[in-house]
Amino acid sequence: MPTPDPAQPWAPYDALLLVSFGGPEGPDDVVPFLENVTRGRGIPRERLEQVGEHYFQFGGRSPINDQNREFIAALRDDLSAAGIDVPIYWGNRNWDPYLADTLRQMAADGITRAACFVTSAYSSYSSCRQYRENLADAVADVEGAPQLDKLRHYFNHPGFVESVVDATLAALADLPAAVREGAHLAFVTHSVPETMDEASGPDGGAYTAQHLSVAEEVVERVRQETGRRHQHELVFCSRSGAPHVPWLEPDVNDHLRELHDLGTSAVVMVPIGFVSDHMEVIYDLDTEAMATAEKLGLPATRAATAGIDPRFVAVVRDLLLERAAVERGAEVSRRAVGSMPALWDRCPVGCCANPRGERPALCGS
Ligand SMILES: CC1=C(CCC(=O)O)c2cc3nc(cc4[nH]c(cc5[nH]c(cc1n2)c(C)c5CCC(=O)O)c(CCC(=O)O)c4C)C(CCC(=O)O)=C3C
Ligand SMILES: [Fe+2]
Repeated sequence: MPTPDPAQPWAPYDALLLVSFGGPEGPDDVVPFLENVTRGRGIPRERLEQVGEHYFQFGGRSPINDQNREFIAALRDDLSAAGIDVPIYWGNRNWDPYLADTLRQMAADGITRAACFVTSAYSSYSSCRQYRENLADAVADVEGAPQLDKLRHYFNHPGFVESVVDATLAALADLPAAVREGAHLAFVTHSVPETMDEASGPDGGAYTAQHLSVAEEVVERVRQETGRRHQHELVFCSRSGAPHVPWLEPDVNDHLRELHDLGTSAVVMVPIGFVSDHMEVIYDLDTEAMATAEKLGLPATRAATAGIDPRFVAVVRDLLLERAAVERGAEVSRRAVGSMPALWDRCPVGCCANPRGERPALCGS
């Protein structure tokens, strides 16, 4: 493996590492995968059986690993079209290819320093620090592991927001004209315990605040395009954990029932909490929430996730070159849209505290 050429715009990096959640690839994988996900979480057995059922409804295979393979292929095309010659590696939290195995391969290939792109856009323990802990565990396990830098949060990067705006416009266009004007936008994300939101970011409440800033920006851009400012709300899916523990609400299904009772003409669900159409989207939204809307007689469509939208794929290139310049001590202008500035490169001390106590985490200040 050639040593990184300091003159290259991506120096000091000699690789990119895509970090993701992982998912089962067949029926035999489902239970071991769920055991990985919930290790030490005290998730009730019946919840695991329920979630396992969701996977078996789709043949025991989550789409998430295939979506990451597609994303890597699109990213490879994007980087080579830009003349950026860095290998792309992929490691998961909960399934093969596991992070430690991938780091072992990177070390064997002589990789010295990699930029990490996590397929999770927002700040919270589950969506950020837990990945940083996974990276720390993997580095601790691997002799000669490369130095890893996590690329900044990209929920307010124009490449992500613009793909969400166009997906929302397309989903609105899919509604019958008669109900489109009054359609309500339901911005959906993964519910987390209220305490996890309160502990998110350096000052708390970052998880909901970041989602709200994306939702507001999308609503405004849709208004600029259509002349309509649609009613909207941030709602949640995939709540888990013990029933007595308060998690962020309203659940998307409860919200659909409320919209129906208010006489809302239609709803567009915009899954801003996820970057690809994985199980939380194809089951919780496309199956469960759509069935609720159907039962209510409420016209509903679902906006696509960013997936391999070229503008979203280009976010990785933009953040790689931005961070490389920062690490070389160069001045950078960081692209961000909406009410929040571009976020930090290194997570501040205490950010997104682990509810189960402090553990080693990489890529912090
Ligand atoms: C914030 C967040 C994201 C978004 C950010 C990110 O992308 O990381 C996310 C993504 C995902 N969550 C996923 C699956 C699961 N999440 C679970 C459980 C949990 N998720 C949580 C939070 C999040 N989860 C939390 C607080 C729990 C409770 C247990 C705990 O405290 O950790 C469980 C256990 C069963 C259950 O209780 O639901 C499963 C199976 C999959 C894979 C889907 C596929 O296979 O296609 C993906 C992408
Ligand atoms: Fe989850």
